[in-house]
Amino acid sequence: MEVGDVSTVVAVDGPSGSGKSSVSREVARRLGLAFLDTGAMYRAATWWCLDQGVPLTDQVAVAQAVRDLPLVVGVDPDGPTVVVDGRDVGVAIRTTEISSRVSAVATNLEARAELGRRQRAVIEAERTGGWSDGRGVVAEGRDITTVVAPDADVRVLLTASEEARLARRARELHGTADAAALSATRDQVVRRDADDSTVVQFQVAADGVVTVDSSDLDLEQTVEAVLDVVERARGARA
Ligand SMILES: Nc1ncnc2c1ncn2[C@@H]1O[C@H](COP(=O)(O)OP(=O)(O)O)[C@@H](O)[C@H]1O
Ligand SMILES: Nc1ccn([C@H]2C[C@H](O)[C@@H](COP(=O)(O)OP(=O)(O)O)O2)c(=O)n1
Repeated sequence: MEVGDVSTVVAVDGPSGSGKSSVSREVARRLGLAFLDTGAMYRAATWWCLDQGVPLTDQVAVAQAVRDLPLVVGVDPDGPTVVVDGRDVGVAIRTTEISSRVSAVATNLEARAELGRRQRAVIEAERTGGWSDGRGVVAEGRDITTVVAPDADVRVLLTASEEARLARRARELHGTADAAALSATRDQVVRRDADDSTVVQFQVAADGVVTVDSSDLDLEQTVEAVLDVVERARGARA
């Protein structure tokens, strides 16, 4: 059998706090697949623009900065890395400042085209070789099932109620989901998704995309639900 015949590309999209990153990473780990966090690439691009003094309001300059972005992403699910111009920015891209400004890059269509090209290149490298030796990749974001890898073997839309997503993010960032923490988190979840939704559709499953609603599932149950979808798709291909 050719390597390509056993390769599996899993695409996962969904809104902020639905569990895309944690669930996709664990699914990749259990299946021995690479893990591609495409949101980290948008965050790295935003960090780079700020580092280079590129005003995020200048769409032409942002697009040029993203084309020049010296970005290397590591796809080992046990330790994914994001390196820009030789600097490990894995922590720096998770700050509230980046979270509150990343939509400026995510809504720039030329920046999307450039990052989409790079994401397709990583997926193709993992489908045929790369870190996973051709076993494949779990790629997660907002437009992976629809634009970046619409031909993925498995396509999942991971959803959760706004209430559940806000509470998860509040706990992650503030250690509690009390009223103050929920209100401090709202911009990062609700406003950002509203802004991002103007250029990419990730609230409703496209044709052929399986919806997994994690509102009433814990992390382990959500991982198992996605693994089930992968197993069913693999069974159908066999
Ligand atoms: N099904 C779930 N049940 C409870 N907590 C979850 C679940 N999925 C994710 N989480 C937690 O919610 C937070 C946000 O998850 P994350 O994977 O970053 O979401 P996303 O990538 O969709 O924004 C993390 O702290 C994660 O551990
Ligand atoms: N494929 C993708 C991935 C992320 N984005 C955008 C949407 C988000 O505002 C940023 C950051 O994505 P990320 O997945 O890290 O966001 P979360 O904090 O997990 O909600 O990038 C996108 O437009 N397309």
